[in-house]
Amino acid sequence: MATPLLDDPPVPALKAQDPPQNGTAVPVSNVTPIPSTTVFPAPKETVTAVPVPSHSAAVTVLIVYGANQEHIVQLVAEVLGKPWTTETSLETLEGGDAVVGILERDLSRSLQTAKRKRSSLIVVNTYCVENGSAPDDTLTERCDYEFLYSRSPFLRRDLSRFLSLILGQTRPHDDLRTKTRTNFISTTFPDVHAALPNLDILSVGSDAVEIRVDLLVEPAVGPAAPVPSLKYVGQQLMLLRQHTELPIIFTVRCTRENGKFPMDDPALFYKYLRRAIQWGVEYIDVELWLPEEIRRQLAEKKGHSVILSAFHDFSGTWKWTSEEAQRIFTESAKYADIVKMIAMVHTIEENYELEYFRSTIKSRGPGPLLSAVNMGQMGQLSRALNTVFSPITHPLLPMIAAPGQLTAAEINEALHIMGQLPKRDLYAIGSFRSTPHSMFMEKCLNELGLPHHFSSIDRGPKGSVESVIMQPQFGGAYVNPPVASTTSYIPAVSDAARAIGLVDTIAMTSTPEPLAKSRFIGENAAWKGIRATLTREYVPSAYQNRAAIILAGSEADASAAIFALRSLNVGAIYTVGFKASGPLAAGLEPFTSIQSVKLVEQPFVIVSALPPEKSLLVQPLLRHYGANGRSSPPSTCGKVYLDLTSGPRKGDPLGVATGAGWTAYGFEDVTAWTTVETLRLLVGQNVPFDFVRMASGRPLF
Ligand SMILES: O=C1C[C@@](O)(C(=O)O)C[C@@H](O)[C@@H]1O
Repeated sequence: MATPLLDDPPVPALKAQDPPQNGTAVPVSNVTPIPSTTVFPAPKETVTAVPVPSHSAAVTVLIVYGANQEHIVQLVAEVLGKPWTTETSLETLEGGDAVVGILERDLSRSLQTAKRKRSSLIVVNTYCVENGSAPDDTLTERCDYEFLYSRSPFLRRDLSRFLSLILGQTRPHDDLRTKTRTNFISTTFPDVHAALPNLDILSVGSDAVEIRVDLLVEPAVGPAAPVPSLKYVGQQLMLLRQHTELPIIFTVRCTRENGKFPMDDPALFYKYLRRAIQWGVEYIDVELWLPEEIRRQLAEKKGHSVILSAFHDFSGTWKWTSEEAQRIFTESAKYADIVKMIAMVHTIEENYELEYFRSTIKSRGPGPLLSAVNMGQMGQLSRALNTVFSPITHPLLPMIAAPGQLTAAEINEALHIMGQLPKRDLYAIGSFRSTPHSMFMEKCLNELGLPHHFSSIDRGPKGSVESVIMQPQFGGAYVNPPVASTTSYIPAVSDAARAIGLVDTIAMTSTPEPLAKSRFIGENAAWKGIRATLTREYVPSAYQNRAAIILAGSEADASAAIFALRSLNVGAIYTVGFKASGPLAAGLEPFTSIQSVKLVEQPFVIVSALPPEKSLLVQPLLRHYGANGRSSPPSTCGKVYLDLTSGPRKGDPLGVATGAGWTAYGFEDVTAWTTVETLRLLVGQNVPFDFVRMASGRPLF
């Protein structure tokens, strides 16, 4: 980290009840200073680890902002659901679970005299890049993180994603590391603008997007610079992040490994990669040839970013069976969460050798994941067999990032031919024949090169679904409307589906028979769609201990929302229109009369799952609890309205909510997120939200 802003206070200014940092933050005194080495001119910094607060830790987020940019402090506070204030000096800084803004120039002045440091303080430099300028390097280096922004419709969403990551509240890698197969698309654009029109389709089948920083070409008036400036890279990254919800992999590839970054100055790599951590990038690619001091420092300061170590061998003489291969893995594993090893090969046998190498690494037991593929046409087999972060390309990219790269569809086709991905019959089971939604599903299967067959069937008379499920080719289904989780023909259900009481997806289990209790498991995708919608513009902890109101015609209509809200640790949940008795009923408080409305504190979130003909009943509540000022202190009234009513409705609850200052989301958003989850469950592939939303237009499907 940067020069410490403040030393530990002699008398803590934080509240006495502040919880410790859950063991994750490294106290400054525990960090060994990095010795200078002759190989690598160590970056001129005092070494401290980036504070890694736990989900619920009370942290003060210090927002450094530029002149006339105070609104960003308020926005951060809203997204975090915390109170905010501004200070003109660090000396007077009170601790506590709050957002504090400080003008850039006040901070600089204050730094000359400030002497204290708190580990529960996170310092975020914010900078509006609209006029093409860049933040002051020295200031950035003194902060823990930096948020670059422009006033676009994506600002709030981008901010929420950034804050969720740096505070460790969303950990995309936790999901991805357990997925059976993961891919990332290696974009090769000199300018991210060129990628934007096709980004949705480009990233179908990808779990992450790689930005090849070394391939970016900064527009230059004079002779082209050898590397794109940090200013340009920051703007490009911001642009990419605004246009994809997928995690980003930040790669600076050197000339020896098929990239463009010169290798004479390792400190330059450090500077870019360190900055990527400060920008809250999810994955950082750190090349193994870099001096150990650099790799170690990056690992120490990675915060919640994940480190992919990268090693490429282009010699054509690489041997996966050599001791060198084992040594490279061991060395890479020292500072990495994922070890990437890639070699140019000329024979098919070298793919078998790689598979053997993979098995030896697996047999070592716990350790970083291995992502290993061969380059060149002969190495393509290994690209299909690798399951961890396989680099993929797409016909719409200007060039492939490495020889022999395949598309997601080509990998799936290859797996199918090799018998690794048998054709399955997938179904939409419901009270309909063919819907635009199932046509969309078919389109996704095509785009992904999957061999499966998709059809829509009516739920029909009793017993008809069972007969479909029992067929040997049956490979999964989504069920709309959902069925009870106790349905006899679904012998195993997930914990979420059991608690919610409903199954909307029947997915194949990954455990092979006869070990698995059943070939299939009943899942609930809807609650994940609801949670993803709720956390798009607010970090998860913004919901913690806040009141919620749910309106619905029945408990079944409300249960996925209750489960999603509970996963966000909301406080009291008040119910209107139904009485709950299922597994989620405990702690729900029914609204019985108009008196209840008076008693309830300001709710942070209202969800309506009312039937269409009753949909307007939520409007008086939306008006009553409408935003009464978004300023702070003392109030932190960011409020979310989620409308789960589908079909032709009475009134305009979304319009009323927006007019009354709520952040409002409709059924279409939730359905799109739910579709993303359904596809993950059914075919194990990622189809990004933006693609689903784009393909569906409005109304959805
Ligand atoms: O490391 C890798 C893998 C890669 O080199 C490949 O072989 O596909 C492509 C690069 O963009 C990426 O950073």
